[in-house]
Amino acid sequence: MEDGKSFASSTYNMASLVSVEDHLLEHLGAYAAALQQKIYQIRIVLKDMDVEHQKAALDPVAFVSNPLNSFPLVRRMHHDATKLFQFFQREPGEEHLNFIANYGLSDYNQENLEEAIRGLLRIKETYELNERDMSRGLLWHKQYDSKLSALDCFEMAQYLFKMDKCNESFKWIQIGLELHDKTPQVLHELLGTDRANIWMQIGALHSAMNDADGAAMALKTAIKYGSNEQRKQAKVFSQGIAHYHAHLENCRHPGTLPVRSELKCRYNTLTTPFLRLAPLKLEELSRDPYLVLYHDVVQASQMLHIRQLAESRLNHSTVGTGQTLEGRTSMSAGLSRNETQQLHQSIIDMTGFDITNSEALSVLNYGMAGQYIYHHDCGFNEKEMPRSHFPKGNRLATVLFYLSEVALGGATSFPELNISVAAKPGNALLWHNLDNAGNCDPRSLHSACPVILGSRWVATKWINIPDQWRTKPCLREKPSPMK
Ligand SMILES: O=C(O)CCC(=O)C(=O)O
Ligand SMILES: [Fe+2]
Repeated sequence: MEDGKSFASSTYNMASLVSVEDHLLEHLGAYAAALQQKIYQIRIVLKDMDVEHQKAALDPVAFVSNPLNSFPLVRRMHHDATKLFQFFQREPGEEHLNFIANYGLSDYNQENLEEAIRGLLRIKETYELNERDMSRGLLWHKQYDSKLSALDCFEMAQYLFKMDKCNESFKWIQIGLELHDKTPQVLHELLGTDRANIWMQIGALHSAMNDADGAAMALKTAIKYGSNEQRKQAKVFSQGIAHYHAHLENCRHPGTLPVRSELKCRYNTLTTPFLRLAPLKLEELSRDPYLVLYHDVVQASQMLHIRQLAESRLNHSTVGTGQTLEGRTSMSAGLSRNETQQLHQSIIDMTGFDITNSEALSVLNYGMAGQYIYHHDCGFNEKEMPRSHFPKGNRLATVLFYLSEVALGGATSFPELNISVAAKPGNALLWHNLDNAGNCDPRSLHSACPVILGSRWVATKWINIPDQWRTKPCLREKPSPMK
């Protein structure tokens, strides 16, 4: 840290903060007085105008037919109103705000704050103090007048959360909640420490501690306390956490498949005439949304061929907007239809869809701990479907071929369905992303779990909706905008 900017490392430096606060309070007080003065002036103007206006409102025509009324009305409208409006537009106490803005508050930055927090934690550890005693002013058997506020405790909690010390963070946040009402509500609202926000933070803590139920409860409380906007935010957050934990469960238990009586294993002999000669082994995993696993679709020699074709062309996989990110750690290559005739035919046999104009097959190879965090292959609205990313329209269905043996990990997980499919070479997974109205089905959410051991190769074929009117004619209600 630059010399003279580290406040917590000397009491001399820290004492200067008191005089800074002095100045701030003085200017803030002056600013408040200026605002109050403006409100006072506005009220006087309002009152004065209202007296005349009330007289006029009784019978406007009679009122303006007297020139001693109409002349002042015109004057008020033309002259006074313009001047007054200019006055209203002026920011009162601007000089005080400027003073605060130019005071160099940026010197008191996060680094300083964290230095002070670490200091407090050092004292706590060295002298074996506990959070509650400290917050009440009890320092090593001596009681002092000073106490920590809810805001102080939340700050400690946030820092410890950032440091992955969830248990300790939890203790501070609990104390903060107990002290919550001692700080004015307005301050909490302005500083983002209102109860709804704090409960969202508690939800994040539970989630980080792998406690999905605790997180769900905390977010329910956040929803109870929240404004409309916060309620929406907490619901989205809650769903995100639920998906994340379902995804983790699925990854930890590859091969978690539903045990439902209506789901069958059978030979598909119907989708194309060719299947009467060479039926495909089909295992139904879900009927709504449609999700099936085809067994032994690709031969070992073909898998090898596809992998070899892709090897020299691998590029970092991207997500929607074209960036790469930790959520998608794989490399991919697009293969043309000519290069993938056999797979192409299998896709038609499995799905019955017309794939002439669908996006090219893409082959993916996952790296160390490679994963593709949960996502939808389809877009929910126009905004989510830029032409650059969805050049062929929305994605009706996905076919995923497993092209290599993965020794450990790397299942495909469907968090909304509690289904986890092990990556078995030669198999192909087929699911529908759009519902019968052509809308992206939220239940089609899926992910590739991190690979523990092995080189994971898959090929993805996205089947776009525009050509499927013959095979998928039952579209109804709210058609998707891209169709
Ligand atoms: O590799 C997987 O299991 C999933 C791949 C995937 O979701 C995709 O390419 O869209
Ligand atoms: Fe996907």
